[in-house]
Amino acid sequence: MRYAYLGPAGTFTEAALLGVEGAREAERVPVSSVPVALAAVRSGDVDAAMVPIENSVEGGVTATLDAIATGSELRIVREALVPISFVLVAPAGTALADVRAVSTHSHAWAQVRGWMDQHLPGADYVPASSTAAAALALLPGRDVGFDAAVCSPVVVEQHPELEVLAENIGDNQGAVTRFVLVARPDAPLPPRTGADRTTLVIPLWEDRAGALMEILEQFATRGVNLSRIESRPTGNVLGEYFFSVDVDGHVQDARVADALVGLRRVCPSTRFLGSYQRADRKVATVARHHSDGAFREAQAWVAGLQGGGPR
Ligand SMILES: O=C(O)C(=O)C[C@]1(C(=O)O)C=C[C@@H](O)C=C1
Repeated sequence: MRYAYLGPAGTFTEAALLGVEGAREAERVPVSSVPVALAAVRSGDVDAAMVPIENSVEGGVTATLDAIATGSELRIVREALVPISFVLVAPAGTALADVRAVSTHSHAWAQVRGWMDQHLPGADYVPASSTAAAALALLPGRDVGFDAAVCSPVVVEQHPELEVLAENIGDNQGAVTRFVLVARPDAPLPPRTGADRTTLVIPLWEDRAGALMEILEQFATRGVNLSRIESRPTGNVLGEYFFSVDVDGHVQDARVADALVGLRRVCPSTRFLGSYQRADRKVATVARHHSDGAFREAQAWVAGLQGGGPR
């Protein structure tokens, strides 16, 4: 197996990938961005890519939501949760008072803003393609326009030349990022476990009153809970949006399958991005009348009526 991930080594994305069994022994290809990682899957250069999809502070990772919603189809086959803890690093000998500019990934910056305002209020922010890319740019011999970087503590274990100026600088202790492993659409459907998630892309089919309500109704009437819904611009015309949605359940659950049938009628260009086990193993609560058995019994009853059999 060959896996792409947002590199270089030491990113949170790499930590998510290393949690996949077999990934330590597999070939891991660090790339410079989420779209590049997904393009490598589409071209067949790698078998799958690990990408961030949801961040506890910034919400949905728009680079991922947009790149999987458009272009040729992809499938999410697995998710991973990574606890996020940040350190501030700098070349050995740097004092906190010397820091004028700090680099990191934009999502990491969003998660340490409070700490920065308090401890380095005048510091400039220099965007980087990842947290590890920012830190490695500080290694001896490179000349960059910043003095410190925000990254994972793992980077310092791998590069003791860097010094930790401050630990645990995240504004939200307990921050978590959700990552997904994305493969091509012919990847086998992960088995149903009872603690599953399904990810969908639903273009707003018609711009009219009640269109969103009609979409949501498909889930509500089948007892399908939504765990995330975000609207994103399609990028084509101003005002044209799609919804990126996560629901509790697997496409092999009757209630989810029935909701998809309804959704496809209401919105024919709905895109299925995959059903996969939840990393937190949280089992969905399903009322009796939304269970597989209730759907089976009701469908058999209607089939009987259509066949003119006993009522
Ligand atoms: O830069 C990294 O280390 C990443 O893996 C990316 C990323 C993200 O996109 O949210 C992942 C987790 C952290 O929240 C910060 C950055």
